[in-house]
Amino acid sequence: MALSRASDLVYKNTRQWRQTFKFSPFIEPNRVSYYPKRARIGQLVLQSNNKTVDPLIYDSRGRKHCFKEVEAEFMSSKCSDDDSSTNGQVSRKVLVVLNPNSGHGRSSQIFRSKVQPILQHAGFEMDVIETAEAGHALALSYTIDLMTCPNGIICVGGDGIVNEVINGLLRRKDIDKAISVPIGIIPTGSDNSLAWSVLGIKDPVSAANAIVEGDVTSVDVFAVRWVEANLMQFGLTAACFGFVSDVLELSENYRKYFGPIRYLIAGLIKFLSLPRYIFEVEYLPLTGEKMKQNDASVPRREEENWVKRKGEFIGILVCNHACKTVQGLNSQIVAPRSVHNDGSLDLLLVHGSGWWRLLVFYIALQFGRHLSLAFVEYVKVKSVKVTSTGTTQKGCGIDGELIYADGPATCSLAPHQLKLLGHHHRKGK
Ligand SMILES: Nc1ncnc2c1ncn2[C@@H]1O[C@H](COP(=O)(O)OP(=O)(O)OP(=O)(O)O)[C@@H](O)[C@H]1O
Repeated sequence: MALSRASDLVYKNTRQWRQTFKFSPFIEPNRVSYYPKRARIGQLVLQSNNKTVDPLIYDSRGRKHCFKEVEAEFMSSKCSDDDSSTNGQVSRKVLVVLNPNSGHGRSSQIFRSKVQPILQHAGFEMDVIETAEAGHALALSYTIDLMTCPNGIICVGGDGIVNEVINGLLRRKDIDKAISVPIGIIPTGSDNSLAWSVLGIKDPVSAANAIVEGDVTSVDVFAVRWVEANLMQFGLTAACFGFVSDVLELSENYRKYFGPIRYLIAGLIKFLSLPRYIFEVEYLPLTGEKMKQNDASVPRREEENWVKRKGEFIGILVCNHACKTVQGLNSQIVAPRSVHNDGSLDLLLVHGSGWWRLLVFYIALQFGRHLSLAFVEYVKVKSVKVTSTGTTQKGCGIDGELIYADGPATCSLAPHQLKLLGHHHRKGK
């Protein structure tokens, strides 16, 4: 059988059950009565409401499809799982990593009052660790015995704490085991772009419910490498250079007093004293088929079609998903064609300099019109190499965290995907 169980859930005190399997329709397509052409790896969800069985397939883009045949093997698997539950409840062991400093500094209070009761009621066994400083979450996920949290690591905070956790996991020697541990996100940070863009979730209670449901969504991971500095950093959201990374740097000065609106204040100050950013950018466009996951260490061969751009750029953004921001208008989607698991990155180059151009870009972005601007270049890529040739800044923002390193930075997909706890949010839903 070409199916493996991804998660399961038995609701307490009811006869309802729900099971999720990963499936690969290309392995045994004849078993599936109808499957979508574009499905690669998806999930089959069987759920029962006491009497009816309502099997559904979610393809890799999160769309729902009917599945007419219910395999007997699913049913027997379901029965054996029921046996392993206690009082109709399956216990799940997770590690909770909480950044007490994130957002307005109330993540601890929000977690304990609103989220913990939901998880406890659903039978989660939790070790809750509050981070003491930056870097603590990375050290934890790098060193933790994964047997103590087989059902997930739940990050409470912003995109930064998730970034630390994945950087710890992806640096482990037992990487295969590490990437099988799903990541949950309770969004209490200043901006939780990952949870909002990929899962369609922006509040902690919805996030807790999504975690309880037990679905998982695979996401690509990108890596930024600075060969000269012998440094590499993983990310799930975006890498940025130019104006945005300068705003990130400045905004840290205002974290204590202004919380989430620090980005707006720093953006305004930077806007009024806008420097000129000069870069050399080379990118390898995505041609034809989706890039294979293990093609991540893209060899830089001359015969490949690298495209070169040199000059002034207000900003350079390399996006792994649509990059919506919780703080902007709903229509603000930085990389509207980006898909979180399509094996490619979306590059946005904002050419030129000057406050007027920045203002036009910012307003157009709010209304989702930025891609039609003549000075904006948007392209799907396999890899991007960015070299700062000016003196204005050297920082690179990755998932909202600033990294300083000398020399060219190369951004490409990592060989592994990670799993997020929660179901992919479909467009228009
Ligand atoms: N206890 C702590 N004290 C100070 N900084 C911390 C602590 N724990 C984590 N950090 C650091 O705080 C930074 C921001 O964390 P996080 O992303 O969770 O919150 P946020 O900045 O409010 O949200 P966002 O990144 O989405 O804007 C990260 O760089 C992280 O390393």
